[in-house]
Amino acid sequence: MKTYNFGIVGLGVMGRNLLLNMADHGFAVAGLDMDQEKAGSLQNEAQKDHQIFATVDPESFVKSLESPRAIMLLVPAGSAVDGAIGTLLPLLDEGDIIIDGGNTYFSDTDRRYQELSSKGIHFFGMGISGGESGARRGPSMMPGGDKVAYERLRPIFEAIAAKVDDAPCVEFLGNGSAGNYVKMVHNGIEYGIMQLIAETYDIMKNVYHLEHEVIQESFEQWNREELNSFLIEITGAILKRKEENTFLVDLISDWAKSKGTGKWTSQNAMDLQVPVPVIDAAVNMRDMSKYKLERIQASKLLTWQNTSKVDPVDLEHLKAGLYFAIISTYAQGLAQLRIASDTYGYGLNLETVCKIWRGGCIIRATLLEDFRKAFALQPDLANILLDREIAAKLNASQAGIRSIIRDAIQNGTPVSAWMNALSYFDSYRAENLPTNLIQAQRDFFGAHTYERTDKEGVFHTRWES
Ligand SMILES: NC(=O)C1=CN([C@@H]2O[C@H](COP(=O)(O)OP(=O)(O)OC[C@H]3O[C@@H](n4cnc5c(N)ncnc54)[C@H](OP(=O)(O)O)[C@@H]3O)[C@@H](O)[C@H]2O)C=CC1
Ligand SMILES: O=C(CO)[C@H](O)[C@H](O)COP(=O)(O)O
Repeated sequence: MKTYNFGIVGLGVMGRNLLLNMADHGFAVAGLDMDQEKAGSLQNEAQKDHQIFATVDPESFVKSLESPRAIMLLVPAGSAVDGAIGTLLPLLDEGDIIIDGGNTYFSDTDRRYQELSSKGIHFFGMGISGGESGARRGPSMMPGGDKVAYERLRPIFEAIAAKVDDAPCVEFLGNGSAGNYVKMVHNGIEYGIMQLIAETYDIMKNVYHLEHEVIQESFEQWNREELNSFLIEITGAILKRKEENTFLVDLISDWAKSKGTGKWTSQNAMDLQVPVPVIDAAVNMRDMSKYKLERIQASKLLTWQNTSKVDPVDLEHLKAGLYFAIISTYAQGLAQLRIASDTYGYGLNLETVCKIWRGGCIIRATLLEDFRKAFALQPDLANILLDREIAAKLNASQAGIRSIIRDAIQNGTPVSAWMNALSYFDSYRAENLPTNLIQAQRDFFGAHTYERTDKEGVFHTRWES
């Protein structure tokens, strides 16, 4: 009987494309889905030289795999993962490997690792990014946890990963749930950059009243320059698409869904006490977008008449402002990874993280090579804003962000991600913050005590006496 090198459970967007990618690279791959149509259509899609087997029967799926078996789950995060593990477990042998390739919450991975390792099954989480086309042609993959199991499968993952300068965009990242955690923060950064780009589009359209074609061409042009990145590239392509005589983007409703990874990033950043204000703003704005009916009501009641004239925009300023804001967003996400690594004992190397994010993933960008170099030179860098070269880029581009935000505010256009990108920079570079007053207030109403700048110790004042 023919045996297969690798198994994938869940033949939806990611599973189907990753399986075909593996088959393109000469691996024999078996797929399992609960839906006969998905299994059948995959079998039909196989090219002549592909070695593919797709089924809805868990038993024949498991039996088709060479031992020790390697099975990746690409099912929705949460109960579907537990359901798939529950189906497979009675059919597996000690030494088999299960990989969760989905957007799983990191602590679920820690729990599943404990449960499965006690049964002799290797288990690790590996975030995957790149969407449908990345999975098919070369994703970025973020494995962590069981290094022995990962090493056994490394040749398969390196073969199918995106490549930058011949280096595969997959590398073992660290202990425990490191792989899922890094993917979660990747998605938080993704949320932040998407919101910044959406606000930029709004600024161009509604603050400076630029023609749609000028906006579209600007994104295309910026993608050829220092802003080069996947999200800028697809924005140029999206803005080009017409349906009959109308730009498709103008026909799309303004409320956006989300699956939770951005919110998890913000929630966990709060737990770790790491400020990630652009990511928070992006989550807030997706939430705000859902209040459509209230927003329609409020638009009539809460008004602002802009009486001052906005000067024509300098597109170089706008580009510099967006560049500044995007760097600020990466800085926040990478700072969160640094603290999470210490807190959870992941042992992350941020140079490696930046290296495997340079290709294949949704937040790939030319800038990531700058960040990689910064961490290569200073592995303990607390924040990329403290790197001299990155600081110089920000210092040089901040005039742009300040003037654009001023115009947007004057116009009444909401730009919370842009504002938070700047405010992060201004607060991070502030030697003194007004938090001394907060210390005093806490002590006033709650006798919480305070520390002083002129002497050591903990103090309390009877403020009302
Ligand atoms: N789409 C994307 O761009 C990306 C997605 N991800 C993550 O990858 C994971 C998969 O996402 P995606 O491919 O988009 O999801 P899809 O919904 O497209 O596919 C999931 C598939 O899994 C099947 N399934 C669910 N439970 C089981 C089970 N117990 N046994 C066998 N098959 C099962 C579903 O079948 P049915 O439909 O019949 O229920 C469906 O075919 C998620 O965690 C997602 O967050 C990560 C990166 C990018
Ligand atoms: O992981 C991804 C990209 O990296 C997925 O596309 C994810 O679904 C995006 O998050 P959301 O659905 O919340 O926008």
